[in-house]
Amino acid sequence: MHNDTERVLLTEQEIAARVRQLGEEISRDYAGKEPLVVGILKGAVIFMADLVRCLSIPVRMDFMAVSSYGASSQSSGVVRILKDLEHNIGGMDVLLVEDIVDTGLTLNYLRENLLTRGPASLKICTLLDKPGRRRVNVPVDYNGFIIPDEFVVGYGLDYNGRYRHLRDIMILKREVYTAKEDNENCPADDGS
Ligand SMILES: O=P(O)(O)OC[C@H]1O[C@H](OP(=O)(O)OP(=O)(O)O)[C@H](O)[C@@H]1O
Ligand SMILES: Oc1ncnc2cn[nH]c12
Ligand SMILES: [Mg+2]
Repeated sequence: MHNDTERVLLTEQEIAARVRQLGEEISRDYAGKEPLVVGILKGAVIFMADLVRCLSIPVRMDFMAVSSYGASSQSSGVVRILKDLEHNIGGMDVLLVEDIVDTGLTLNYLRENLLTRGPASLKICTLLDKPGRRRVNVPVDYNGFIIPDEFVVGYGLDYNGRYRHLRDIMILKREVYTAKEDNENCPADDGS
């Protein structure tokens, strides 16, 4: 087990079983349609790759990049679009795919931004949901797992760009992110 992680929260087998269930549910709801599945880079990439291959309907795919965590374990509260969609989503059925909803700031910003573009429908699918940390409520239509207030990595989720490759979703040791962030937050030693 990675020595920066405390324990496994969800094994790859548990994740795969749930992703199949979500795929069946989404396929039923979108029967006869060809939605645009929008993955939110980078964290949702692995989940989206598995989810779309569990669907029994045709889909188009696009990606957006936004960032609010950067190298921290805390949302900055400021969401920035780093890469926008290539599709004009006017009149399209859009399914936003995320890896995790935590404070809700990212998805709330994205949902409001995309609704201004006139989609025929807009639904949200997230693999993980941390309700305990919500700062703004966002309607989630497909929810993989409700998880406790712990910082998790793996299956696309990162801390400071690391651990996305892990096959399980694991809880990161607090000392990994408190040590890094304390060092960064300590006042610069200007020798005065
Ligand atoms: O509900 P929130 O508090 O907004 O947190 C959720 C968002 O934060 C993470 O992305 P991040 O900004 O770290 O970028 P990444 O996907 O590239 O890791 C995660 O992938 C979600 O997109
Ligand atoms: O637990 C978590 N792991 C990785 N990224 C994020 C963002 N919000 N919450 C997270
Ligand atoms: Mg993300």
